[in-house]
Amino acid sequence: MTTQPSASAPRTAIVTGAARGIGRGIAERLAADGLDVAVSDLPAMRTELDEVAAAIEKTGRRALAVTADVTSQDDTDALVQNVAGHFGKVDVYVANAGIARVTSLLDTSPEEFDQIMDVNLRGVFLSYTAAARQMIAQGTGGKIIGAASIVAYRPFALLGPYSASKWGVRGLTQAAAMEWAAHGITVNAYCPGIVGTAMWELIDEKLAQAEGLDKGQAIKKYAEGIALGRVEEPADVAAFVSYLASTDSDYMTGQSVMIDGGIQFS
Ligand SMILES: NC(=O)C1=CN([C@@H]2O[C@H](COP(=O)(O)OP(=O)(O)OC[C@H]3O[C@@H](n4cnc5c(N)ncnc54)[C@H](O)[C@@H]3O)[C@@H](O)[C@H]2O)C=CC1
Ligand SMILES: CC(=O)C(C)=O
Repeated sequence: MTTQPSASAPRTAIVTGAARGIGRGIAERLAADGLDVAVSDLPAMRTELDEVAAAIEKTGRRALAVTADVTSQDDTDALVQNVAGHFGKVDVYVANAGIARVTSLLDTSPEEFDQIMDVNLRGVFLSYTAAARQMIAQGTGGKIIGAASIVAYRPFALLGPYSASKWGVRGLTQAAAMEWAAHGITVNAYCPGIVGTAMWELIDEKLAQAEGLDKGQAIKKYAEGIALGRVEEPADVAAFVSYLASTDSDYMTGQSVMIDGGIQFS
């Protein structure tokens, strides 16, 4: 006989790519919201991941650090099973892990294209489906949330393959929302703008090289297009994901929403 999770137990979340940057910000925000949080990242990020879990536990919430490569179905399935076994259920899954490559379409090899798609799109597909199978088995509904980007609406120069992967996340989010609505699962994505993380350090370096600028000048140039006048912080994204993970967003599904300080208007 399957034991159904208790409705009064704390809500639980899984966040991938949580060893640093936006993922860490989301994990810490969800813990502050009162959820028990499993943080996941690549094995190479084990030390940082353990630090995030320790920081969450200091706040009085339960935390679990699990290494997983989101491009592997064995890993994403094991992640969900491990967390469901440990916490008793999975209520929220944030498919945040992603990589960026700065490259023109003509300079992108098929292998490099596949690598970007593997992490950013296949990884989200494997994450969404692993989470949905668990939530459907639980019979509790749930919140599945993905990392898209403003470039899922309009590409940035030299981020073509990356933009295509994020357009894919928008499409997958819509399809998943349609398929799983009957199970009480909502599926939405967040579309940040220019967030000051390791990812943008890399983008700045490569764009600066391509445009003959000094390090730090490319991000400064792009930041001039932000209406609110400052680069985004992981906490800005996390505040919106907190809403998507909460019951306040129960009537919202299939949306990929820009949270970018006003780079693009919709
Ligand atoms: N930084 C930005 O300006 C923006 C970021 N995003 C998206 O937000 C998400 C988080 O971005 P950041 O925190 O800025 O990036 P980041 O590079 O600082 O962190 C990404 C994390 O994902 C992990 N990761 C990479 N490949 C993985 C894999 N195969 N399996 C598991 N984990 C893996 C990395 O180890 C890292 O800890 C990404 O999906 C990114 O595309 C979207 C829009 C803007
Ligand atoms: C990395 C990324 O998605 C942007 C918009 O900069």
